[in-house]
Amino acid sequence: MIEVEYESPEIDEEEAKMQQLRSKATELLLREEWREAIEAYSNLILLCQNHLLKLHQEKLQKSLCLAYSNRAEARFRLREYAAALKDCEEALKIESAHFKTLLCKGKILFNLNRYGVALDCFRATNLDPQASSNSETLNDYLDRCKKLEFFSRTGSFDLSDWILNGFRGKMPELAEYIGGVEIKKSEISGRGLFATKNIDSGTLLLVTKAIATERGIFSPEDSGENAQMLMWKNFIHKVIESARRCSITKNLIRLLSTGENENDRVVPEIDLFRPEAEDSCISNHDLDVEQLSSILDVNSFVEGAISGKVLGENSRYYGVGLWLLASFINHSCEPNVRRLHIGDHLLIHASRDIKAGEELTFAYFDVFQPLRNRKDMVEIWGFSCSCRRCKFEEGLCHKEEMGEVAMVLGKGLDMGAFVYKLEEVMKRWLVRGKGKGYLRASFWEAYAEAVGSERSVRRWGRRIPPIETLVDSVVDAVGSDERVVKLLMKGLKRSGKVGGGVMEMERAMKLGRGIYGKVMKRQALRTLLQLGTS
Ligand SMILES: C[S@@+](CC[C@H](N)C(=O)[O-])C[C@H]1O[C@@H](n2cnc3c(N)ncnc32)[C@H](O)[C@@H]1O
Repeated sequence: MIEVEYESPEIDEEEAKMQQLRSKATELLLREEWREAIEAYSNLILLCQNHLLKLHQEKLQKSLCLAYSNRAEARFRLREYAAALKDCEEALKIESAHFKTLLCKGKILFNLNRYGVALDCFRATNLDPQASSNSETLNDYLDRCKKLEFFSRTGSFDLSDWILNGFRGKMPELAEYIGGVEIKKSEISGRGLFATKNIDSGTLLLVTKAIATERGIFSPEDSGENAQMLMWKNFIHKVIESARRCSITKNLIRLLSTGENENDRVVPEIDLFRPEAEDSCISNHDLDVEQLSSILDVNSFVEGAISGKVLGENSRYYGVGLWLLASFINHSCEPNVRRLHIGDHLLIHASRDIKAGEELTFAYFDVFQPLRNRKDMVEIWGFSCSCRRCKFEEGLCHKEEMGEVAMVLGKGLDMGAFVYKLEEVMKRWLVRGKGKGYLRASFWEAYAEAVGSERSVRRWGRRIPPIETLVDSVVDAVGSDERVVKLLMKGLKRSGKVGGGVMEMERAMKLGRGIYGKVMKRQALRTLLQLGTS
């Protein structure tokens, strides 16, 4: 909404100059030429300030207030939020209840995810008589703001209806949320994210909005290096733009690891990452592109995770993004959290029960593979993994029998034979508890084929583990996964229990919560399970 002033009949030369500038600025604003409008309003503000001590003081004050307010609007449109907020403050110093400025300030704060203070602005705006002519916009902002303020305080929201609607219609509007987590020094490497209390599987821990994302749908022809390079270049450019627009973002990006000397890095307070945090103003220098590339190399995540695809994405879809707080989560081959991508938001939830003080870890890559393949993957990431699972498996890999087991697998014959051999070897080595789950997850494909095939089950009988035993041990060791649920559902179908066996269905739903988080309506979780396993 643009407020226009009318000329007085007796204008002197200086006022005429101001009037001319004012008309030009208004016109530029109406034409949505934001940069030019900002320049014109900057000149007008200077002129107003120079003449403020002369005649028509009140009128000049009003002009100045309006010029600040309109410049704020133009800056808001260019997403230069910090500068726009400063302009709002200047305008409100002159007229504390200026309708247009309060509305603009509310919109800026809303876009900065500062819902509580944005709500105060919208409520104050609502008291103004002008509000009635803008009631639709204002009510829309008020409603969204109330909803998102509640989300960001409680982390309580539900995707059920969107899922049940086949992911059609408007994507659910999400707010940033920080649950019971803190940043601390990690024994894995550098800093990590830790649970501050006991957490149940499926509990939402974090919702964070991307600083920038770059997305594309690759056709088979253009999925080569060039397309990826171009995406990466665009992505870096977008991050630089976000950092340029907001010094808080820039300073937070600087806190992220470059992969070098991680153990010497400061451990930032988690409160710095809350939307309402003030700029700690570590440095005003621009981000060095080389440093930024290293930061993005280490911290950006690809969205093409299975979960991302399930939630309404195209299978050839590829997206990369930077999510600040999630960048403090280290990798483990026995992870305890999972991520979901919804729009620009990244949702992190517990994939199993977590104890207070435990470090949160997720899998940077598929961990349902043998140690050798995982080692290749961490090498690409530039570190070596020393999680309990890797150490355990490293301790076994020099054993002679392990070579024999691998040979059976290498022959690619009957997976039942391989599973039988490995189970026998584990018995001989007295491998128990999580150890069994680690190895079974490492050779998941072979296990899934053996216990999932009726022929194989008939042939090998009790010499290979039943589906439920396999599923429980793998989930206990490395957490839930779509493939595990798929196998479980296959087993349920085979035994005619789908929809019937309450205990079995409960087990599948629990695994589903570990994969997708707590979806309120059971039918919605069922839909996700069906989609994820089809
Ligand atoms: C996204 S950051 C994780 C947070 C990081 N530790 C920090 O202090 O900022 C990724 C980097 O953390 C380190 N890292 C993550 N998981 C690791 C692991 N399992 N073992 C060793 N280093 C790991 C690696 O240096 C990796 O490049």
